[in-house]
Amino acid sequence: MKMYDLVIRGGTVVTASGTEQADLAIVDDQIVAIAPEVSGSAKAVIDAHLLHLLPGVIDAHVHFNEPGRTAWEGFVSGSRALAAGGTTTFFDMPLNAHPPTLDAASFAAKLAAARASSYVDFGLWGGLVPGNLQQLDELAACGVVGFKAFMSNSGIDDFQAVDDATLYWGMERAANLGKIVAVHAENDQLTSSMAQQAQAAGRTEVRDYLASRPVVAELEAIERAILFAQETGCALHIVHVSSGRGVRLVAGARARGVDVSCETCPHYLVLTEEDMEDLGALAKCAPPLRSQTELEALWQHLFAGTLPMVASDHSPAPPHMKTSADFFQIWGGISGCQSLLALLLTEGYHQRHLSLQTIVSATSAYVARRFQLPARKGRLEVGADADLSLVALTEPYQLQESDLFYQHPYSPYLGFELRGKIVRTLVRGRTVFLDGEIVGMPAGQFLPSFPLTPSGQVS
Ligand SMILES: NC(=O)N[C@H]1NC(=O)NC1=O
Ligand SMILES: [Zn+2]
Ligand SMILES: [Zn+2]
Repeated sequence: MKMYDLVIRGGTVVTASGTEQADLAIVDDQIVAIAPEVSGSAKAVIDAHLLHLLPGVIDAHVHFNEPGRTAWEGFVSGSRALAAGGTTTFFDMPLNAHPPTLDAASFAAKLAAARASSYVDFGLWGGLVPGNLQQLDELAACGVVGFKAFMSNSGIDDFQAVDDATLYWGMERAANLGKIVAVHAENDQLTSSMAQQAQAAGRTEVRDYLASRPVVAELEAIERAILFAQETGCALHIVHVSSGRGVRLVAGARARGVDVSCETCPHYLVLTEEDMEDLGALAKCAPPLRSQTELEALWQHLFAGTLPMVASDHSPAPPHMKTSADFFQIWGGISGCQSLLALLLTEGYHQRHLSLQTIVSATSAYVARRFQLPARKGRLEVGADADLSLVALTEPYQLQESDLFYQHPYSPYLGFELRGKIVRTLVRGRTVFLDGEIVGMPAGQFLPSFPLTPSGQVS
């Protein structure tokens, strides 16, 4: 008779291809059976009859600030928040920690901190900035996901925006290394000049900030990055696209054969510029929140499959940086990684009838493929890692400050009526979150990324 470590009985198993009611059996780290009825004995059983089993979210875009700025957020608080939100793997960005991840030494410091403290598995982005082209090879050898560059001011002095030559040369090198380049795409000239002009005239309200970062700044930077990627043969990922037209540029280039993808974030799907006016600092981000029209366009692209990925861009800061009479001075970044899946279930599945398959693809299956994670990640299948969340899909609740695991428990979504409660999260078969509490000790593993193909091309 088979002996399992854990059998999760009777849940609705959701994969990128469909849903079925099934038992799911786990031995060690792995899923070893998914079937209508799994027989055999189990050391532990979970009754999941009223629950959905979703693949753990892979959040490709968070800023956890450790080492160096752990008071903003660290791997303990950040990964706890992820676990509570149904996320089992994250990729940490190379900036907002100090030192930023720009060479092998800073990579080693970040890796040590994450290994010591993360409750969930993780990959690490390296940075591309003026002056570190010579370090891209050593970062690739460390196993970074890829190289992240800012085309506009990052808001942090130790991570400079790329000039065009650095971006172009960086992409040439990345293409050789089989690495993807991710860009924050906003035209720096436009956004900086508009911000300076507004501030010089004493126009420092939310509306003035919004006006200083128009959609055209995003569109121009996306076009330029795509052109460079096409020319260099580099794989390109545009982070946090905020506009329908931005997604259309990416989808059009992909249709022409350019190896380019993009993500949006929950805040661009559920909040508008009016919300930024109402919520103030909590909702400040860059690119900024947009109109209802853009928000609707993003949803349409999600439905159509032309917007393949959603990531949180969780970018926290301490309270004193979220307070100023001058809105331009306030830290730009939204704390949202804990709410990513719940918002997609609430606003996507329940409100708009977006399929669970699309949600699962955008938050795990596609992410794993695009960033070439090992085949055991991003799938609820036999042989895959048992990374999953158990969700009470219809259970309504109101998001409270006391629910948040962030270092600084603020969120633009407090008071939101959510549906789709994450009841339990497992990472490689171990429960890390259960009924509102974190369980166990940090045991997250690093997922090094080494390209399978020199081009890094993924379908
Ligand atoms: N530095 C940093 O995290 N910036 C992020 N915050 C934000 O709102 N957009 C970003 O790129
Ligand atoms: Zn950004
Ligand atoms: Zn970011």
